[in-house]
Amino acid sequence: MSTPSSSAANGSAALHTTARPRSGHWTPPRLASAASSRLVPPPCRASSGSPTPSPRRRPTDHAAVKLDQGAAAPSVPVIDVGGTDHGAVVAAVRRAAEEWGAFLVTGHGVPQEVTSATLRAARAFHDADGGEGSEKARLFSREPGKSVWYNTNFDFYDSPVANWRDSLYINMDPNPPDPAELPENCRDVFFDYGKHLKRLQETLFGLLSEALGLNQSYLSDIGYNQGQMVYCHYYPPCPQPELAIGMVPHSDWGFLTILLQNEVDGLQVLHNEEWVNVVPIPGAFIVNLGDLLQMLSDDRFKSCEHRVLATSVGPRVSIGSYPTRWFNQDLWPHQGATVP
Ligand SMILES: O=C(O)CCC(=O)C(=O)O
Ligand SMILES: [Fe+2]
Repeated sequence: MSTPSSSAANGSAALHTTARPRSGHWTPPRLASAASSRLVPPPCRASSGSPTPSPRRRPTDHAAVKLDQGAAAPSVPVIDVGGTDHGAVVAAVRRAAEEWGAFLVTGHGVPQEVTSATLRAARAFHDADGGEGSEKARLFSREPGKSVWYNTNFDFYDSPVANWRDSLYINMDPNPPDPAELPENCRDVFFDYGKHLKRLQETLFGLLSEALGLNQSYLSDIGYNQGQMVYCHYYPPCPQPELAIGMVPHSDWGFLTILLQNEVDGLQVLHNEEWVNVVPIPGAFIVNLGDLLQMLSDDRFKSCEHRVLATSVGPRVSIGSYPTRWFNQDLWPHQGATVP
């Protein structure tokens, strides 16, 4: 059984694992380790101060990697999911899922005004002050399981290397938060974004079902497309990037994560044992397949290992959305999944 890593990459704990899933019966992870609740909040915002080295904070190999890989580096596949040749789109998804476990999506139908407004709102929330009486102070928590929460340096006291990142989490579905719980500038924008992302998720589940040789509605019919968590990460410019990391290497627990990001580099995926930059394409989404899809496909599709480097430029803003239905049920590899 895969167990949640205590050094999970993300403040939403237990959503990520560095372990590969094994085929066979799997028990859903539990939310929220209580251990984190004893921590006292450090100063708001990762950007305050610098990642001063200490015996607990050693630079590691992941911090030493450069973003500049040159033109010859392989690149993450880009798939126009609105393409008219449906068979070709399914084949491209199958290839990307098998070889990379990640791909960029264009032609997705989410309006550019929606993606821009969402990135703008997320950035404005994070750019704002975190002092007493602020939205950040109201939402700060190290206890995942709330509808909306914010944290900074979530594993500040445990991690061997500083995670140079602040994050806002919103549990959108099945129990959407009261709009008043969200930061004021994010309310309408995020509910609208969540709806668009649900539709894109549905499209991707259809393509992935077909890519597995299953009926197009298979993954949605069995309910894997339900539930939705949206998070907004903010990676401020880091004065000493060689001493920090944006997000440690990990794979995502769930079926898939759909990521929107601004124009700042930093995300890398592991491909053939090499870290490859995901070069941002304005308006495109990045799709990372997760451990459960790897397991469901009997290891045919890859759960993609990825990480985010800390950089001296920024801020980098990314917004992820993923289905959460799998928290509540036992899952096993689908015997009928046959990749043609
Ligand atoms: O910020 C990113 O691009 C990646 C975020 C991520 O991998 C995660 O939240 O699991
Ligand atoms: Fe991730």
